[in-house]
Amino acid sequence: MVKICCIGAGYVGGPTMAVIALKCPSIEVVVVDISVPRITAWNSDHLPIYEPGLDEVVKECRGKNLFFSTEVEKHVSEADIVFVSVNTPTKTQGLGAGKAADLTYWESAARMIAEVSKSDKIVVEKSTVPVKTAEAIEKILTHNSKGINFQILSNPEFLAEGTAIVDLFNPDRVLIGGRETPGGEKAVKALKDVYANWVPEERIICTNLWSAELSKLAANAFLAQRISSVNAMSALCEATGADVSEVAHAVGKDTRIGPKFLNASVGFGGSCFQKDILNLVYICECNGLPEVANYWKQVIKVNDYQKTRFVNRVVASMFNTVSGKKVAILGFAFKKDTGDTRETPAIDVCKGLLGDKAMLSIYDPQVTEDQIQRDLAMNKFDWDHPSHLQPVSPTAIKSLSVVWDAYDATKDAHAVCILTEWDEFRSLDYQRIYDNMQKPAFLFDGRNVVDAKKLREIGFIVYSIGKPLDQWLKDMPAIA
Ligand SMILES: NC(=O)C1=CN([C@@H]2O[C@H](COP(=O)(O)OP(=O)(O)OC[C@H]3O[C@@H](n4cnc5c(N)ncnc54)[C@H](O)[C@@H]3O)[C@@H](O)[C@H]2O)C=CC1
Ligand SMILES: O=C(O)[C@H]1O[C@H](OP(=O)(O)OP(=O)(O)OC[C@H]2O[C@@H](n3ccc(=O)[nH]c3=O)[C@H](O)[C@@H]2O)[C@H](O)[C@@H](O)[C@@H]1O
Repeated sequence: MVKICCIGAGYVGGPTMAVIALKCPSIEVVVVDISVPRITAWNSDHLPIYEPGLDEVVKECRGKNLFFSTEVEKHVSEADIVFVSVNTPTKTQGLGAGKAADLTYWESAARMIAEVSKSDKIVVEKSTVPVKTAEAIEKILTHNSKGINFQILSNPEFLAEGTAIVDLFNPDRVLIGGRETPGGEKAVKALKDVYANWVPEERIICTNLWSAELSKLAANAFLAQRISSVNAMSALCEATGADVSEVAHAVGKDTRIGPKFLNASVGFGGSCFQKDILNLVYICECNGLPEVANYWKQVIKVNDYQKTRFVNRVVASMFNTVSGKKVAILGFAFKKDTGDTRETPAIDVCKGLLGDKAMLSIYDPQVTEDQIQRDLAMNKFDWDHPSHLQPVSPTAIKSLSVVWDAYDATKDAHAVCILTEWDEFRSLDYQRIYDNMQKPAFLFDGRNVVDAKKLREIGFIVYSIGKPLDQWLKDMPAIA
């Protein structure tokens, strides 16, 4: 029986390994992590991450050919294929701080693999890493190998949160990069055979190592660039009276451009887009390509601009101050159908409003108060470290409350900000919300989920990203 061990039981390691176990009953899959609470949760009825369809997959295989364990070394030493899916945060200190990937966790995993291995292994980069990381990993493994043969493969993951299971069941492509040597090709084939259990052969792309590593960074950069492009257009739409949804629809009808991923928003979030682009920027700079670096940097700059623009719009519309005013925040997760808050635009928007002394009342169907307090207390980039290393928020921020209902959040509020596109926000009783708010009642829709026309009829002053502005908003221009 082939044995797979995955180091890192997070958003990627957990779901990908659960799907491999489901689709390959003859393979034993063990997911290991240094975080005891995470592994305990994976072994319980309350999985550590919320992902539609994940519970069913885990329940089907757990205890049969899928196991979660903290016995990292034991399972690594027994495995034929070791996936490494640990954090690759942005460095916060030293050379490349604020841009370069911090490979501390990766390096420690590689050293541990070298130390405990007694048989040949295929080591698979599942984490997103800078191009050429495999070379460094190879050096660590071969210099400590005691005669054991290690083959390094790059097999980046393209799943998106909220649709992870669907994406894994039916991926657009699986990418495997390996050395162009007989040993490397044999390893590529072994991994290809795993995926071939359910992925059509033509969707399994095999490349050299560096193409695979770089393709992952490139794919995320292209995706984020689309959002920054449409968000940049949203600012121009507001200035001119064009409607960003109409523009995106018209542009996306061109089959060369395509309709997906063109929704204007308060800004993109999530654990990877910003981190991976910063990483790409750093690699370009290191390779003497400042023009290319600056090109990609602009994607992040526009994203930051979009979040600042939103906060400024809120404050400017409300007579240039939100001091002491209750502002309801609907949605804190970085997108719907996930409880993940990593790099969510809600953090910057909430920090901006708190900076203007607003009193926030936050509701998100999947995010806990503890998480929100942690997020708002944490320094930039600190979140991407194993949770037991994360600083616990020393004192709770007093000017915010977290509630479990949108009606509670909006009661007596001066304004509502919608920051995540949860489906339930489309069908709230906005008449009831309006009746219970201070007047004038403002609604700032950072995700274009509400019917602005209907809300205006109720009496709201409505701001929707990239849509023609109310007279009120035109009279109160925001300086970005
Ligand atoms: N979240 C996502 O949707 C995607 C993430 N990725 C990439 O996958 C990698 C992992 O991301 P996530 O799963 O989101 O991170 P995560 O933070 O959810 O999970 C990483 C896990 O690795 C564990 N870990 C760290 N060092 C370890 C060690 N030495 N031994 C054992 N366990 C260790 C941590 O405790 C943590 O549970 C990152 O490189 C990320 O860029 C790629 C595609 C999608
Ligand atoms: O490497 C990763 O981590 C993953 O990053 C993204 O996945 P994810 O961040 O989970 O979610 P997306 O659906 O890409 O959304 C990212 C952010 O962009 C925002 N977004 C997305 C689409 C859009 O049209 N507009 C928009 O503002 C979302 O609300 C969210 O905040 C990519 O889509 C995945 O392919 C990739 O594997």
